Amino acid sequence: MKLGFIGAGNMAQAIIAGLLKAKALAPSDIIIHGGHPENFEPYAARTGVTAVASNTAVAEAADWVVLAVAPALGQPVFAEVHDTLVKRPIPVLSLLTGVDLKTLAAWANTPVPLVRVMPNLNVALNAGMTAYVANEAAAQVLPDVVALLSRLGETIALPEKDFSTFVALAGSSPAFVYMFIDALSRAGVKYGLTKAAATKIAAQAVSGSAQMVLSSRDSPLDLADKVASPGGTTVAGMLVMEAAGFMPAVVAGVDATIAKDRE
Ligand SMILES: NC(=O)C1=CN([C@@H]2O[C@H](COP(=O)(O)OP(=O)(O)OC[C@H]3O[C@@H](n4cnc5c(N)ncnc54)[C@H](O)[C@@H]3O)[C@@H](O)[C@H]2O)C=CC1
Ligand SMILES: O=C(O)[C@@H]1CCC=N1
Repeated sequence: MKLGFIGAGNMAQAIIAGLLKAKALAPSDIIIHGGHPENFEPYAARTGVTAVASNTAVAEAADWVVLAVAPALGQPVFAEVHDTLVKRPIPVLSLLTGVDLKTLAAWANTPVPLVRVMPNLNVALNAGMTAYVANEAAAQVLPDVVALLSRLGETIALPEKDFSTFVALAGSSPAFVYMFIDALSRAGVKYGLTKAAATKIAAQAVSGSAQMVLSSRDSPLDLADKVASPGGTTVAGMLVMEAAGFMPAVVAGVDATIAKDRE
């Protein structure tokens, strides 16, 4: 199976890292092209994947192609590979935020299996959260696509109407969590820890807390109640965080993320 990537930036590289780590594909199964040869050619040399000279060359050599460019480049890229897709209508897996299947089909301008895929950066560690939805033409290939995506972490089939929400809760949220970890560790620095020690402490606490939520029947706030001893340190901190607008700030950030995705 040859998997082609049009666009070789952060998300393409995260997916490739996860697939190689899981041994789902070998480097020789992966073909890439990006906008900046000075970036993707050394990357290919480093990882053993195959760099080719054009998007058309990716579409010609691949069995499936992952569209991993900025959303604004989707239409011109489809125009570029149009003739190749007419000759060989291979499945296209689109990572583009805010671009629905109907728009992708219009841009493709030829019948082609389309899967809208929304991963997050954690696919690089096989700990991703990936949503997908497919058009009718992709019905046959979809189980194989989902099997491959499952090698990158958890997957969920979602209707298109929920994709913007998913982008906020999973696609973009690693950045929000990194902000929280940085805020926590910066507070540790305020009290004399080195940044390196504070970051490790904060990140491990967040990682363990997420694992606890995933493995417990308790809700996150039930778990918080188990942490907050009566008259103790935790409840003192929680109340001040809430008074400073913690939950409204997170929800307002999600609102803004969804609004941007729907622009
Ligand atoms: N970074 C993330 O965490 C996530 C990104 N996405 C989506 O994935 C897509 C890619 O995002 P990133 O990798 O973060 O962006 P990026 O900016 O890191 O990568 C974009 C890639 O496209 C390449 N490119 C530019 N012009 C091109 C052209 N004409 N032909 C082929 N390649 C071209 C660039 O050289 C670069 O390799 C976007 O649509 C984004 O919405 C989706 C979920 C999460
Ligand atoms: O920031 C972005 O637009 C992309 C989509 C989700 C994560 N990164």
